Amino acid sequence: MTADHPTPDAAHRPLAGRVAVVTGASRGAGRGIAQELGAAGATVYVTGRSTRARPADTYGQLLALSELASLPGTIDDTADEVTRLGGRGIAAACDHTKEDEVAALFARVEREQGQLDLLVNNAWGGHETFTGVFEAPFWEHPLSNWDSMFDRGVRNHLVASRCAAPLMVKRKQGLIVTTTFWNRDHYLRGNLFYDLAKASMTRLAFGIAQELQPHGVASVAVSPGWMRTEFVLAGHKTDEAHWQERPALARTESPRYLGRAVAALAGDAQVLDKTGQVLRVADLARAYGFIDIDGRQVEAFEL
Ligand SMILES: NC(=O)c1ccc[n+]([C@@H]2O[C@H](COP(=O)([O-])OP(=O)(O)OC[C@H]3O[C@@H](n4cnc5c(N)ncnc54)[C@H](O)[C@@H]3O)[C@@H](O)[C@H]2O)c1
Repeated sequence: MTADHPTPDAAHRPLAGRVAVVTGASRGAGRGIAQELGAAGATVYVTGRSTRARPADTYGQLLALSELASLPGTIDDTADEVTRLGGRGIAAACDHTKEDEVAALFARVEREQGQLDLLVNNAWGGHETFTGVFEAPFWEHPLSNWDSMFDRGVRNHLVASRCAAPLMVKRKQGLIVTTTFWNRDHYLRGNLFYDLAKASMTRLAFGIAQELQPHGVASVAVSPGWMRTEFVLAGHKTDEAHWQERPALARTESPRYLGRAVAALAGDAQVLDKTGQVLRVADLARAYGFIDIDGRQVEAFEL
């Protein structure tokens, strides 16, 4: 165990026997979520395109920006961490834009486990066309940003949910979590495409909830604050060991804070009461009583 504050419930592994799929988990939010599900004892299918045999997903135009070109992380690395932390990590290569690969992934889960308790919709291609400019009037953002956020963001989640839903409906239980960003319906000025993509994800989680509720399956959107992902840290030319030297990162939280929120929801027998809602990690931290890995209970990221 590192000096990190441990997951509060790690001692009794509340998610032992549960099966989860976390999409886009080679790094970023997905990695943090997979780690915390592992610490809670779950079996976690860690999906993404980067494997040790084919490392480092390309970040599209970011390849031109040398600092961000080669971010660390593969699905094999994350799966190993899941197992080290107390769960069972299974690396499953999958490009979530490809329907046949997604269908094969869920067929594999059913064949190997006979159940699926949790899908975390998280694979996000939105950073892959990032040009270094996040805030600009909508007429100046290139349409390639729209494509990466919708075709490799929102659509990913719909495709995965279509495959996961029948497995959950069959057993009349399960939870679909969609990661998003939400700030009390405030408009995210400066990036209309991002604002629309996040609103679409939040609405997707809501619509899925309406259709799955009669079958005993829950769906929620979960919003972290600003996370110290590998992408964010590289953009500030620092790493997790040194981020406190960067005042600009003072309001950030670790991706594992979000992971603790997802693990708490997955372990909540009354989670159906929350179906259809968009939930902020900071609010869930207070409600469930968890903290971030540095011991803080980070406040919600208000714009
Ligand atoms: N980073 C933040 O501070 C922050 C804050 C609030 C919300 N969010 C949201 O969290 C979600 C995840 O973002 P992130 O910051 O972890 O992004 P990230 O770019 O760090 O990670 C995204 C992951 O998805 C994978 N991925 C992308 N396209 C894929 C595909 N087609 N198939 C399989 N895997 C694919 C990437 O390889 C990577 O592992 C997004 O919806 C983002 O908007 C992020």
